[in-house]
Amino acid sequence: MKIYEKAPAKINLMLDVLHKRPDGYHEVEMIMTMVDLADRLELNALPRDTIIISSQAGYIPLDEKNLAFQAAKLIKERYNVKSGVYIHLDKKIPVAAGLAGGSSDAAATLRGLNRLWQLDIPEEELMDLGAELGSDVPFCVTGGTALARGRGEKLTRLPNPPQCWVVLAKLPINVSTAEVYGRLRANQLTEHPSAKRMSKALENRSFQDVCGELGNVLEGVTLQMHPEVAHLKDTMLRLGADGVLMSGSGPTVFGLVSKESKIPRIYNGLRGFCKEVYAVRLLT
Ligand SMILES: C[C@@](CO)(OP(=O)(O)O)[C@H](O)COP(=O)(O)OP(=O)(O)OC[C@H]1O[C@@H](n2ccc(N)nc2=O)[C@H](O)[C@@H]1O
Ligand SMILES: Nc1ncnc2c1ncn2[C@@H]1O[C@H](COP(=O)(O)OP(=O)(O)O)[C@@H](O)[C@H]1O
Repeated sequence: MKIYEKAPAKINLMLDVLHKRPDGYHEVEMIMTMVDLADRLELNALPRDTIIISSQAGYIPLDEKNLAFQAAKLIKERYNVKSGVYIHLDKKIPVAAGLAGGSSDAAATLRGLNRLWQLDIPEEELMDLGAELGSDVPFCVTGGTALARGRGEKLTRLPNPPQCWVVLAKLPINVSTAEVYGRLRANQLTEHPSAKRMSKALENRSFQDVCGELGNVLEGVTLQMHPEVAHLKDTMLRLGADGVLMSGSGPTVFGLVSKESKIPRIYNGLRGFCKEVYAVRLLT
């Protein structure tokens, strides 16, 4: 038997860090939503007790380090499944980009194996399993739009943003999430984006207010390490995006755009100096 799962990328509409916790993680308040840029997973049942991962992408680990492998191992052990699975990852989401590609693959693996092995695990339980794999995995299990607290695993559902275009651009820079959090001095932050105001903007379905409330305290760290990301943000705004922000720990920058007629100018303008540019819709 063979099944398919879609693993979409996320963007952070706002990301605030409250403080560093004794366990080394950071207490966050962030609002995330999904975009229509997705990896595709093909899951094939195997009669023998093994997990095999393959991908067309040459630059991700295919062993125990792959988050899809870790998700399959976790669910197999926890539910005492004796058969195996062969998972092919068709990667479309840029890697280590602040778009949660690996987390979304892990979440899609949990959802997919729940179906393939007919385990009937409730979504809440899949999210708890996801939290063992990474802070962003519980959100990727449910998708939609949500406020995330704790280290990212405590979720409150929110209305989706008004439909718009999302232009994503990633410079050829690798950013480690652990390093960005590690360099952040949470107690020295002077400005904080507001989860409350962004939630209100979403409730009011105001595209303008959503653009006005975009904010991410990790930008300060990543932009200091890579000033070219600030240049990319400025360029996207100059080309006509309505609101621009770095997603997660970066380095991907996204622009929200309400008018489709603006897209060719922004897309072509960015492609002039950035190879990885995507114009997609929100997943609403
Ligand atoms: C920054 C965000 C924003 O959505 O996304 P990305 O940029 O990775 O996409 C997330 O907080 C990333 O979530 P995720 O990538 O799942 O992080 P994890 O694997 O749990 O943790 C990686 C490392 O980041 C740090 N970390 C992560 C989450 C958190 N709330 N505080 C932290 O300090 C820890 O050092 C941890 O070892
Ligand atoms: N299925 C996967 N897809 C992408 N990266 C993966 C996967 N499994 C493990 N990784 C590793 O996870 C790290 C973070 O990747 P990713 O989830 O794409 O980034 P981010 O946390 O910035 O959103 C990379 O260094 C990559 O090698």
